[in-house]
Amino acid sequence: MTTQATFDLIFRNALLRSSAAPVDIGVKDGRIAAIAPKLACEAAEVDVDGLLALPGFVDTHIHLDKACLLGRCGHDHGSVSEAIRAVAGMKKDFTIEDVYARGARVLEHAIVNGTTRMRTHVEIDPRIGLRGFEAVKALKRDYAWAIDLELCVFPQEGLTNDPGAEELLIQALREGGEVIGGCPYMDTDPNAHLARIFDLAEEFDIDVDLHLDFDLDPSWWHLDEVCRQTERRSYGGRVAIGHATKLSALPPERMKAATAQLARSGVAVTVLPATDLYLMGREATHNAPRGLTLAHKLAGDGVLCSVATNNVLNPFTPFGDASLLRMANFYANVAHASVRDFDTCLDLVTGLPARLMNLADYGIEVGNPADLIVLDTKDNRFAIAELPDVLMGFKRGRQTFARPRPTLFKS
Ligand SMILES: Nc1ccnc(=O)[nH]1
Repeated sequence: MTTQATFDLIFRNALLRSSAAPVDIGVKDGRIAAIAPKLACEAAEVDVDGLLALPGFVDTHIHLDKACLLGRCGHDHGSVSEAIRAVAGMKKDFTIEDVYARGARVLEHAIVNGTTRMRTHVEIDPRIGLRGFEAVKALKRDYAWAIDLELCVFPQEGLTNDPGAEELLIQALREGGEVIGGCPYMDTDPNAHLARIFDLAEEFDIDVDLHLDFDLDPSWWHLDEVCRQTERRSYGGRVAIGHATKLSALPPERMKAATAQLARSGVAVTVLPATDLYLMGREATHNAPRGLTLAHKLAGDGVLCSVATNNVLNPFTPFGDASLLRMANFYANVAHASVRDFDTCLDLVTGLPARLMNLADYGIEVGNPADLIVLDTKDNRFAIAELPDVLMGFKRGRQTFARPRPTLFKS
């Protein structure tokens, strides 16, 4: 008589963020079946050797469709409108194959840098039609072995001012769009833009993730309208705003009020440090303002926040390898995070974005998918500071990559 093995795989001696000592993690049918010291098992084993295991990074905001454009466009962009114009001029020539190849390059970077869940924002408008969307749908299917990709479709060039955009957006929502985005500051009628996006969100019963603003003038903004729509439609917990750079320019009293407003209405904030720092404040001759909203402070005051990638190697951000650990380190540096904030900075690319995306099954917990990455550190407090290599990754218990530890040739 054969007895059924309790586990298919055991991770031996994995250090968790919350654990004082390494533990074993038993996997059965792609899910975590047990977490305990010294699990007995006759199945395959992976020796984690006391290194830090995380459930993978969660990227809430990345543009796969317009990534990797350096070399095709001019290289002297300075503002967000110049970057938008540069890409708008190119995208009529994007083919499905081209978007797929550029997106695949970024996805593969993201996978080997430890991202296991990702929301990509996909431009839908008459210039690109649904070609970008078709390409990312294919990427979602072809890379499902390593990463769960969620598709947020949005009208980058505006909605009420861009004839044909709404019909295409609706078609994308019928054909696999999972979240709806928006860009009110690109519209001649930002409030009508927001109202329409929220109408469609309700109609399709999906979450909203907006590009909110991109300047440092707090004398006008769309934040009040976003919160108002969210509350009116009981959409708290289902709405996120990206960039939100105006928040960085608020004096303390107004910031306090805005923080309370965001927390009360259940609107989450995604900060995109690479793009915000690259495009903001360029017109200044000295003492340049940076336009970076402080996500760790907002998170401490009860606003759901994430830090994400946004753009990679394009006119919005001519840098990037889609590493969220590096992004969190970068954020912590420029946002004046103190050592006591480092834990929150790691939360900003793991558990908090998982909540923002309403992922019910994220985390190294019994019952969840065995999504796990191993970082080359035995210290579960300072991964952000130390920037360890991500040595291996697993998706639903299956290994997705391995990276060798460096060898030193000491003399
Ligand atoms: N509207 C935008 C602002 C910043 N980055 C983008 O990709 N799009």
